[in-house]
Amino acid sequence: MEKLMVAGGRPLRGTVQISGAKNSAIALIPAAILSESTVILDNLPVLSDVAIYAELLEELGATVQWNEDFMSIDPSRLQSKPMPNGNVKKLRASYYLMGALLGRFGEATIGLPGGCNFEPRPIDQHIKGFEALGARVSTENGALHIKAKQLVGAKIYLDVVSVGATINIMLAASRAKGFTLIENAAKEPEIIDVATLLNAMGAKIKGAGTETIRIEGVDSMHGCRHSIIPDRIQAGTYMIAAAATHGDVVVDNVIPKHLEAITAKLQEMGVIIHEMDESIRVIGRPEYESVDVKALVYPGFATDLQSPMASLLTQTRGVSILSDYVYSNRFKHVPELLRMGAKIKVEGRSAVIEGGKLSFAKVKATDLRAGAALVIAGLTVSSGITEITGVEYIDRGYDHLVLNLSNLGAEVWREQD
Ligand SMILES: CC(=O)N[C@H]1[C@@H](OP(=O)(O)OP(=O)(O)OC[C@H]2O[C@@H](n3ccc(=O)[nH]c3=O)[C@H](O)[C@@H]2O)O[C@H](CO)[C@@H](O)[C@@H]1O
Ligand SMILES: C=C(OP(=O)(O)O)C(=O)O
Repeated sequence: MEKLMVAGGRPLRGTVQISGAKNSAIALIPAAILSESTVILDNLPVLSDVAIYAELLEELGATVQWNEDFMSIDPSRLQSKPMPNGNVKKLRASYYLMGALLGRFGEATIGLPGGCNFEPRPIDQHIKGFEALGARVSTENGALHIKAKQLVGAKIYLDVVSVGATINIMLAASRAKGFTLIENAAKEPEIIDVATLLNAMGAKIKGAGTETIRIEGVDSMHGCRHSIIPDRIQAGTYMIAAAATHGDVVVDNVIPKHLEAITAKLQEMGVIIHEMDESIRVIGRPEYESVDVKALVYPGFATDLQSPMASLLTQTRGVSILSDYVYSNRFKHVPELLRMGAKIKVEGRSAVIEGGKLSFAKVKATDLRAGAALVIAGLTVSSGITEITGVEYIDRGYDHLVLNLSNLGAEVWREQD
């Protein structure tokens, strides 16, 4: 078993380059199979989710080449084979194969997704969307079988604002006959990124990034080259880590607009922030004010930064309330932070966090962002070594984490148990 070892107490200093966004990459890779010719994706993050997605496409018959610079996907020989188990269970975003295969072949059999299961994560809105487009959806041995003689555009109102359902419906509707309207759509930047790729492949999508998306279905799509947007969650995590260690870090290759919610909250705490065109400098202070944070859909404070933020809020002078309005039970990091001496009480969808010093401990990451929270907590502890297991979760979403933190002056390394 691999462990991440963190000897904290050093302020992070220097510049960190942010890679492409995980949540874009793992939607863009399946989106590529709507084309009949090669799609090239630049600025891909080096993550286990990306590697697993490449394998998934190969299992379906695509030719995939990936190096640190780009991924080339030739889906011309790809087929819609049933994929009830195996790699589909290893990541959440395997659900995008449903929309992509349905759009290209009118049929998909895909096992229910895996990924970080910090609470039940239903996909009823994805299914509602496929059915509205004319597909029949049934469950066969733990996999969804989705089939349509002809996908036909429809008006779809999402009951819940869902990133995954919005993208999955865009994928299928791009190849449907006629016009689709998605109302109450999610507005995350990753949705704009997917629509940009699909349009470059020949789709006709308007309104991505707003709550109303209009899609005119097309008969065929073609290859193109596309560069993935920077990862706002990795960027936000380094911003939080810089503040938590009272450091001075330039977070480079970002879109500052995507980071407005975290930037504003750090400023409210007393952190000094300088925004530049494609980078943000975060300068820590010796003491921080407590603040209340509400995780919401974009452009609100990202739920994926809620756990890392919990670690920073243990470093304030007062009591903060951190609430999650996207996932009401996303608090698996709390028991582990308690092992490190944090004073946190979970009440309903909120964590009440009292500032105080943390101490080193052996802790376990049970999901990706809980893992990031524990790394940040470990970085604040000035004596002893924090040992974090569950590294495989962290590898789902943080590109070159140990190298990046080491370059910023942290003492962090991996060890085999
Ligand atoms: C691969 C990917 O992009 N993952 C992100 C995506 O997950 P994902 O797309 O799975 O999350 P959603 O936006 O769909 O979920 C938002 C909320 O809607 C609920 N819901 C969702 C779909 C559905 O059919 N029914 C339903 O009730 C969920 O339980 C949750 O409470 O957005 C989340 C919210 O920003 C992020 O935490 C994840 O990092
Ligand atoms: C929850 C996350 O990812 P996924 O939806 O892929 O599990 C995340 O990135 O924090």
